[in-house]
Amino acid sequence: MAGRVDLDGNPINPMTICMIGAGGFIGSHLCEKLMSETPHTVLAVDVYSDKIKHLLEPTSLPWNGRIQFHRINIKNDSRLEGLIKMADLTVNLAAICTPADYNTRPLDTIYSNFIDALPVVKYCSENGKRLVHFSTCEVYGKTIGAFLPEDSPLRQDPAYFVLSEDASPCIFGPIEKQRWSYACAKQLIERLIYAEGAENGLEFTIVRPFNWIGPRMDFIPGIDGPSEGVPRVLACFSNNLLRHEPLKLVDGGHSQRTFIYIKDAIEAVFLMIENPARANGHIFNVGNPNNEVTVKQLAEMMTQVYSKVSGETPLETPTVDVSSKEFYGEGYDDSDKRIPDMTIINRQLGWNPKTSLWDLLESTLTYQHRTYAEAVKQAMSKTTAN
Ligand SMILES: NC(=O)c1ccc[n+]([C@@H]2O[C@H](COP(=O)([O-])OP(=O)(O)OC[C@H]3O[C@@H](n4cnc5c(N)ncnc54)[C@H](O)[C@@H]3O)[C@@H](O)[C@H]2O)c1
Ligand SMILES: O=c1ccn([C@@H]2O[C@H](COP(=O)(O)OP(=O)(O)O[C@H]3OC[C@](O)(CO)[C@H]3O)[C@@H](O)[C@H]2O)c(=O)[nH]1
Repeated sequence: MAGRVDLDGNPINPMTICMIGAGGFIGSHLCEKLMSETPHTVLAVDVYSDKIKHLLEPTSLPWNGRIQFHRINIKNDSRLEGLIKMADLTVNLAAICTPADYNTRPLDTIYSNFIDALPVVKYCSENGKRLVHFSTCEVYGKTIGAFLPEDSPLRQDPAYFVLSEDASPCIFGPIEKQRWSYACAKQLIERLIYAEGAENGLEFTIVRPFNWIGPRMDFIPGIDGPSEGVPRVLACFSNNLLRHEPLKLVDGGHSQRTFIYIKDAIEAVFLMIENPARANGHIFNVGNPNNEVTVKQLAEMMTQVYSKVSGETPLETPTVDVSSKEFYGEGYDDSDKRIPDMTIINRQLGWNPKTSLWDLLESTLTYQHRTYAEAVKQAMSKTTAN
C-alpha cells in the first residue's frame, strides 16, 4: 500500500469515502477492494449489510476501523448530511435498479432514482464535496438503429448503435411504457448534477454501468430474496439452472447486451476515485464492447458453463419463450442493443476491460453453484414433501 501514486505520478493520500448503497452488489465489491488494496476509510451507508458482513466482522480483520456501517435509509435520515460532511468524497449507488420494478412500482422507482438522490447532490454541492454518482447505460434507451427497417444496411453501421456519452441521444418509449420511469429519473438526476457543476462548481463524476455482472448480484428467489421476486437476468437464469428448469426468454431473447465482469468494472471506478483531476466533470460509460450477445445466446452459454462447473447434464429443452407481458406485466419495454463507446474512458483514464464472457460466467457460476446449490436442493425437497 505504501507509495501509491495516481496516473500522473502524484502520491495518493488516504481519504474518507461516504458510500451510499455500500451494501449492494457493486458497493460490496468496491468496499472489498478499498479495504484490501488501499488505506482509505469507508463510511458505508445502506439499509442492508449482508453482502459486506465479511468486511465488518470479526474485529480482528486487517482493515478494522477503516470501515464503519451506518444503517440509514437516505429517504428520511438527518444523519446523512453529517456523514457527507465528514467525507472527502461521496459515492452514491443507492437505487431501485431491477427492471421488474420499473413498470410495476414506477413511483418508488422515480422517487428512489431522482427524489432520494436530490439531498445527496445538494449536501455535496453546499459543502464543497466531490460526488461520484451511479447512473446507468439505460439513459440511452433505444438505439437510433432500432427505428430503421429490419433489412436496412444502415443497421450494420456503428454510427446507428454505438452509444457515446457526448453524442448519442436518449430515446425512451411513450409514458404508458413505464419501463422508462427508471431511465428518465436517472437522466434527470444526471442533468441536475451536471447543472450543479456548471452553475455552482460541484466536482462530480457520473458513471454509466453497462450490465456489470458477477458474484453477489441480486438474489436467488426463495433463498435469499422473496420467492415471487424477479431479479436481473444473471440471477434469473442462475435460479433456473439451480432448479433444473428451463431458462425463460422474454420476447424470444432477441435483445442484445454487453456484459462486463464486476472486477474489471471496479478497476475503472478505482481510477475515477483516485484520479479526480482526470475524472471530474466527466460522464463515463463503463462496459465491455467485446462481450456482446443476445439474451438467447447468454442463456445457451450459461447452460453450457453451468453444466461444466456443476457436472450436471443440461435439460433437453434448456429454454422456453415467455411474453414480456406475462413475465414483467403491463408497461414493459426493452433496450434493443447496448454497445458502449470507450473513447472517453480510454482517453481520460487509460482503462480497458479484460475478462471474456466465458471466463466471467465460469467464475460467477462456480460461485452461484457453491453458494446456493445445496440450499436450493433443500428448499425444493421441502416443497415436494409438503
Ligand atoms: N449492476 C449493474 O450492472 C448496473 C447497471 C446500471 C446501473 N447501475 C447502477 O449502479 C448502482 C448500484 O447498482 P447495484 O447493481 O449494486 O444494485 P443493488 O440493488 O445491489 O445496490 C443498491 C443498494 O442501494 C441500497 N439502497 C437503495 N435505496 C436506499 C435507501 N433509500 N437508503 C439506503 N440504501 C439504499 C440497497 O439496499 C442496495 O444495497 C445503482 O444506482 C444502479 O442504478 C448498476
Ligand atoms: O429471466 C429473464 C430475465 C431477463 N430477460 C431479459 O434479459 C435482458 C436483460 O435483463 P436485465 O439484466 O434484468 O436488465 P436490463 O439489462 O434490461 O436492465 C438493467 O441494465 C442496467 C440496469 O440499469 C441496472 O442493472 C438495469 O436497468 C432483458 O432483455 C430482459 O427482458 C430474460 O429474457 N429472461
